[in-house]
Amino acid sequence: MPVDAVRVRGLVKSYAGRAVVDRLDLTAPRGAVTAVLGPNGAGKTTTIECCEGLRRQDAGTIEVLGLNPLRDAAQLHARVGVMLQDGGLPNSARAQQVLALAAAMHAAPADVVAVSARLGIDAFARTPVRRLSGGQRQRLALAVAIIGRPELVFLDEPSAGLDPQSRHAVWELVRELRDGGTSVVLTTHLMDEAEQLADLVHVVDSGSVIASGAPDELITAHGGPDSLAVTIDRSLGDDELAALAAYLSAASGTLVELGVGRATHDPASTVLVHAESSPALVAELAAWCRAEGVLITSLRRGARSLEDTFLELTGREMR
Ligand SMILES: Nc1ncnc2c1ncn2[C@@H]1O[C@H](COP(=O)(O)OP(=O)(O)OP(=O)(O)O)[C@@H](O)[C@H]1O
Repeated sequence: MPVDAVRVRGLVKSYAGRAVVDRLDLTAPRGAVTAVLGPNGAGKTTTIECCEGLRRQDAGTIEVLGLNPLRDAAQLHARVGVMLQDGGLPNSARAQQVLALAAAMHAAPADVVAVSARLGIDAFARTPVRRLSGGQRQRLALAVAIIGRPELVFLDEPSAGLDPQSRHAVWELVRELRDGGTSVVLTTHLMDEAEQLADLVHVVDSGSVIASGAPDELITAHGGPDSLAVTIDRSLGDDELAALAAYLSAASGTLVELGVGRATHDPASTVLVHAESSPALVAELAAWCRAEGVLITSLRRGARSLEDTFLELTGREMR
């Protein structure tokens, strides 16, 4: 059995003489969640659709569960679940019918009632697909993708347009799929989704992979100096920040610089401590906060978020 669920080498796909995927290499390990990130038009959907056997590449090789997505399409159909970006669902059928039909196409489907309840499809079971809201359509498309209990599932922007409740339900489901041994490949523009879910991230830009790694590895590799991001229950004034920097410098015997974080909604209450993380540094930080009556609400090594890293890698220009 191949180690990787998906293995892409030297993939090229051109439209009107322009390579939108350009010698792309990508691997998705078995039993893991692999996220493909990239700006609009980077070539993510094209790549995923080549892996799904929906588009024919101009060059390069693709192995999906060790098989060729075009030549072995019939074999892969039973083993691979696909959630397309536009849903790809029949418009006039009712939601419940769509899911029942998808289940009937598999030899050993998951329990339709359980999946419906899980993704809240019961609430709109009798509504025709064309009348569903964007989020309802997304949830139905996800249900269709997983109803056959696939070994591998491709999810193209699975939580685009979902409300927070649905998004968290989807995340929980993806984790469960992975924990049950299913390989998941997803594309997303939500950096917190990739950070929360992915074991491996590939960043695609202009048709090729420009960085790969676990989210933490990417942040560390492209995230600047070692630092701690400390979220506290109130903002610190300039004098307090200066006092804290002096305290930590004296306690650690090196110059400790502080910054104010950008990673949260309330930047003023995130302090970045630029220094080598150590148990002693954390203890001194906690001691200062205790003396000043400041509550630490979260502490994270590596001040930067995946979004910062993504912008650093792909630039800030809109595509
Ligand atoms: N059938 C097609 N004919 C011509 N150009 C195409 C076709 N399909 C895709 N493209 C172009 O290929 C490029 C890559 O598109 P793709 O959908 O793969 O990007 P993406 O990374 O998934 O983007 P997004 O994040 O916006 O979904 C885009 O410039 C798009 O316009």
